[in-house]
Amino acid sequence: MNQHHDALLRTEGLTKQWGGFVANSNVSLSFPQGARHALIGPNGAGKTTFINLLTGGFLPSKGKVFLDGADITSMSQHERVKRGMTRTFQINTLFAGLTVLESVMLAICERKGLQYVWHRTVSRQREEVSEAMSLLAMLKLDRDANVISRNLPYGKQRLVEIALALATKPKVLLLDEPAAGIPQAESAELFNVIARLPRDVTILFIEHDMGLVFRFAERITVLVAGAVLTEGTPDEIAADPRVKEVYLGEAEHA
Ligand SMILES: Nc1ncnc2c1ncn2[C@@H]1O[C@H](COP(=O)(O)OP(=O)(O)OP(=O)(O)O)[C@@H](O)[C@H]1O
Repeated sequence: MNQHHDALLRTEGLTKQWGGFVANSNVSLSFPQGARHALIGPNGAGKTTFINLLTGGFLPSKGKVFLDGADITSMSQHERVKRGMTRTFQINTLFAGLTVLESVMLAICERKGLQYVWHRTVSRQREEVSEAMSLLAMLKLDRDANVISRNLPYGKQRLVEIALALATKPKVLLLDEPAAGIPQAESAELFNVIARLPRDVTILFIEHDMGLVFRFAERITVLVAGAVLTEGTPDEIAADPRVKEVYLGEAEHA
């Protein structure tokens, strides 16, 4: 049987065009449960467009998206989150001024359809506080629980964003350049934490730092001009002359 039937997340001929410009062209990919999958490609290749088609940020011009067997192509972003597909949120816009724990509590209460009552947190919402604290421990943020998120170093702010995404209990976590804009030392630590996330969370990520991609990804898809150039293990991708050519071409332009 076809491996596609085992996929947790799968796209079929996904295409997005604006006028005559094709940003994603017939992209058919599948991601099994537990995948650690990187999407790479030169600037403008269509990586972020693809993530937006998965989350419902954009509707495709053609093609379909399946999550856990269900056709989610035209579902709302909110419905997709409820069904288990989440991307990271930006804390600086969403939860400015809140502590790490308060932010995660809000996200957990939102998932459970509960109202978050600030001054009664500990007595009334023991279960949620305990869920929040174990999430923070998993991300090594437990010591920062009472710090205002925006006062944390950038690497840790990214971890808070991941904590907020994980609070929705996703099956699939989408990370769009998690290490962008943070110092190298912090990005290595960020990926060390991501690498220890449990396998019941499937991870698809976009990352420009090839060192991080090759250290962390177990499969890599290369997009060029909106289409899939190739997909394989890190060794296969590293040895593929077409991939080298794409990146060398880009370097020459720059
Ligand atoms: N809303 C839009 N309307 C028109 N064109 C768009 C829109 N969004 C993206 N594009 C175009 O689609 C192309 C692909 O963009 P996308 O952001 O998906 O690429 P990317 O691979 O994520 O690039 P980068 O690595 O630079 O982030 C770009 O040329 C971009 O200008």
